[in-house]
Amino acid sequence: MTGTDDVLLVHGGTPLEGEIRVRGAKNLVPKAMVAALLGSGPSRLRNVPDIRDVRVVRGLLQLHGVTVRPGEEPGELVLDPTHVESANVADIDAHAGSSRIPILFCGPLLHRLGHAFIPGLGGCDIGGRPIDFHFDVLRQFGATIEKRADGQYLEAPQRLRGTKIRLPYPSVGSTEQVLLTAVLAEGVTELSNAAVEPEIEDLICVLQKMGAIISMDTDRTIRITGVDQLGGYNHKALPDRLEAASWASAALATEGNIYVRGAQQRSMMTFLNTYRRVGGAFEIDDEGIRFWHPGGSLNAIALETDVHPGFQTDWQQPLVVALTQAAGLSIVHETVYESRLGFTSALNQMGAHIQLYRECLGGSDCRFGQRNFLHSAVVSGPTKLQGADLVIPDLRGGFSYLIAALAAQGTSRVHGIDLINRGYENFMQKLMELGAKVELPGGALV
Ligand SMILES: CC(=O)N[C@H]1[C@@H](OP(=O)(O)OP(=O)(O)OC[C@H]2O[C@@H](n3ccc(=O)[nH]c3=O)[C@H](O)[C@@H]2O)O[C@H](CO)[C@@H](O)[C@@H]1O
Ligand SMILES: C=C(OP(=O)(O)O)C(=O)O
Repeated sequence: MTGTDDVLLVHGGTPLEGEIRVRGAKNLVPKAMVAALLGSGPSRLRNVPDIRDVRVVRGLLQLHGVTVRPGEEPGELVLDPTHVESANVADIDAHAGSSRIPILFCGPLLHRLGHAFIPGLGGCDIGGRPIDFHFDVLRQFGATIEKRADGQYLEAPQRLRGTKIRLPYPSVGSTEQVLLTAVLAEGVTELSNAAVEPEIEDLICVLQKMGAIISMDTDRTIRITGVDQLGGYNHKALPDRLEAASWASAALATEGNIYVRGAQQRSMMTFLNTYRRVGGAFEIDDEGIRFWHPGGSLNAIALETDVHPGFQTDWQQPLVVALTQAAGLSIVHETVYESRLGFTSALNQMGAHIQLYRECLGGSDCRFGQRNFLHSAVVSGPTKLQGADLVIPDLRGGFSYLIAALAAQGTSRVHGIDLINRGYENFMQKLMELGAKVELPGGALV
C-alpha cells in the first residue's frame, strides 16, 4: 500500500462491537520460523498470522534456501531447511530496515554455514534500540563480527561453544539470541538475568520439540545443554496477547464491547488486572475473552511498564488512549523504552491533556531517570477527543491513533496505516466487522 492508499478516513463516535479473532503472536511466530533453520528436517508451524513481519522472515528464509509453503490447515506453514547449504543471499539488502528479526538469524546461520550476513534492522522507532547485547553474547560463543557499510558480517571459525552469560537487562531479543545459538553449541550455556516473556517460553517449547535441552529457573536463569543435531517441530503458536490487549483498549475507549477469540488469560494476567483497575469489564471463557466498557466513569491509575511478568510496554500506547477518558490524573512510567511516549503529542492535538516528564514518576527509578528522556506521563481526564490529521509514528502508536480517532467526535485522516500491517492481521477488515466507520479517501469502503 503506498501514496494516498496509505490514508484512512475514520469517522469517530461509534462504539466498536462484535467479535474478532487473534492468531499467533507477532513476537513469537517469526522467531519460531527462524528456529526451523536449526532443524535437519521440515517443521510445521500453525496459527501463523498474515502480517508483514511474517512475510519478511519468509522472504529471508527463502533467500537462505529454506523452502516455505502453506500446510494443510489455514495458517499453517511448512518450513524445510534441507537445502540451506546452497543458499544465495545476493538480494539480502532488500530486507534491510524491514524488521528486528534478521538479527536472530546469526546463531542458526553460524551453525549451518559458518558465516552470516545481517542487514540493517528495522522495527519501531521508540528508542535507540541498540544491539550491543546481541553481539556481546555472540562473541562469547566464539563468533567474530565485522561491521560493514551495509550490515554486519559474522564468522564462526570453529563450532560455537557454550558459555556463561549475564545480560545487563532482561532483553527479549538477546535472550532469544542466546537460545537460538546455545542449542547447537558445544557444552552448557548458563544465561542469567534472562527475559521470560510468554513468547520466549513458547520459543523454548519449539526448541524442546526439536530436541533441545533447556531448563528455566524461577530466578531468570536459563540453562541450555547443547546437542549435536536438532529435528523439525510441529507447533501451534501461542496467541497474540499484544493484539488482544489493543482490541481490549479499543473497546474501553470507544465504550464498546469486543469478544477477542483466541485471547488467553494466562499470558494477559497483568493486563487484565490493570484493565479491571481502570474500570474495564471482561469475561473469560475457553475460547477467548470479552472486553467491554460497563458504563459510568473510568478510574485514573498509576501504571509502570516492565519486563514480564510486569505490564508489557507494547500494551502501554493503546491503553493510554483509554486513560484519556478516565476521571482524574493517571501516571504512566515507561521503563522499557526511553522514547515511547512521543505519540501522545497527537493525542493532545485531539484534545487530550497529557504532560510528559523526564523524571521517573509513580514507581521505581529506572534506567532512564535523570537522563533527559521524556519517559513519564501524567494523563488528565476525562477529555473529549476531536478528529484530526494523524501521522502514524510506529506500530502500537499507530493502533492507538486508530483507537483515538474512533473514540473522537468528527473525522480523522490517519496517514501511514500500512505500518499497522506489520503486526495486526487484517486490521481494516476487523474494524469493519466491529462496526467502525472507516473508508479510503474517495469514498471507497475498505
Ligand atoms: C519482535 C519483538 O519481539 N519485539 C519485542 C521485543 O523487542 P526487542 O527484543 O527488540 O526488545 P528488548 O527486550 O531487547 O529491549 C528492551 C530494552 O533493552 C535494550 N537493549 C536491547 C538489546 C541490546 O542489545 N541492547 C539494549 O540496550 C533496548 O534498548 C530496550 O531498552 O521485546 C520488546 C520488550 O518486550 C517488545 O516491546 C517488542 O515488541
Ligand atoms: C515494538 C514492537 O515491535 P518491534 O520490536 O518489532 O519493533 C511492538 O510490537 O510493539
